[in-house]
Amino acid sequence: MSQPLRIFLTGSGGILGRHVATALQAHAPGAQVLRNTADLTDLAATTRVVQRAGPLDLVIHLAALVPVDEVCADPARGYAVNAGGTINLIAALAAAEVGQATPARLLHCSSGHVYAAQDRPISEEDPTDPVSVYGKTKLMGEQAARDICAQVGRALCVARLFSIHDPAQEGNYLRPSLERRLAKASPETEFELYGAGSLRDFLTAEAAAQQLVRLALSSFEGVVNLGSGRAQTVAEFAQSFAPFPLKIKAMGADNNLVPDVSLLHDILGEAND
Ligand SMILES: C[C@H]1O[C@H](OP(=O)(O)OP(=O)(O)OC[C@H]2O[C@@H](n3cnc4c(=O)[nH]c(N)nc43)[C@H](O)[C@@H]2O)[C@@H](O)[C@@H](O)C1=O
Repeated sequence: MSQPLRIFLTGSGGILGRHVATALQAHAPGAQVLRNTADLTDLAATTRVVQRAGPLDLVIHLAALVPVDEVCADPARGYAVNAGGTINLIAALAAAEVGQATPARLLHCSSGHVYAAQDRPISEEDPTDPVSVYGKTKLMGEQAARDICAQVGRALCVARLFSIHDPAQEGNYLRPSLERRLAKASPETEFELYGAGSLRDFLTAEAAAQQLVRLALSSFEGVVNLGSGRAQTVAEFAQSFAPFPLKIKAMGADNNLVPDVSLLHDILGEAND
């Protein structure tokens, strides 16, 4: 009888992490899921936790400093967690795997914010030129992961998530910010909205977690975009949560970040529309 799959999960306490843990139960029944408890910016602590986890088949790395605003407000911490934490995790894995025949596969969760904004769906070959400091920290994490994994022949899949939302999100994420403002808005008053015309691909965290887990359990190596394949403006997204037609007043500049998801569909065996 084959051994159960041993999966190490970082960021399991976050919104995406909770959905990923649930999706793993459905897609990898019988797998042993070991949750990271270390602060990834602390290499010694991370190494201890990874050593204690024992031999691993798959690592799903979600832990990151989010949302965009928080990283822009504290770039040092953003780089420490999103780039440094990724480097520490892979270094800890390498230290724990001494004598192990095959290094664990790594699913590294990145972001559509690593790309330059485009007025058409963005494919994995399109240039990276982050639209935010947050995107820069995620790009640095990806680049480090690629080089460090290549050195030991670790299978690496980089999943670039675009715009995820969830009813449990709090703080400065777009959805809770809109919900707070909409609770006080009235049909007569203008609703000021930054980036109202910006196109995004809005995916629920639950749907994103399903895609992530199916990708993690596949053998695909390289970079792949995640998304629904449907573009919506920030204004349309705001309207979808409003109980009345909004008088939206567009503020600031727009940028479009919409993924081409044909590679994802090919990997998951889904039809491209
Ligand atoms: C996967 C990906 O998911 C997220 O990326 P995103 O959806 O691009 O999120 P964003 O925060 O850049 O905003 C989207 C748009 O909405 C406009 N906007 C208006 N009013 C508010 C507002 O009140 N809050 C926010 N956050 N945005 C607002 C804002 O100007 C922009 O045009 C991140 O969690 C990121 O961590 C990540 O990796």
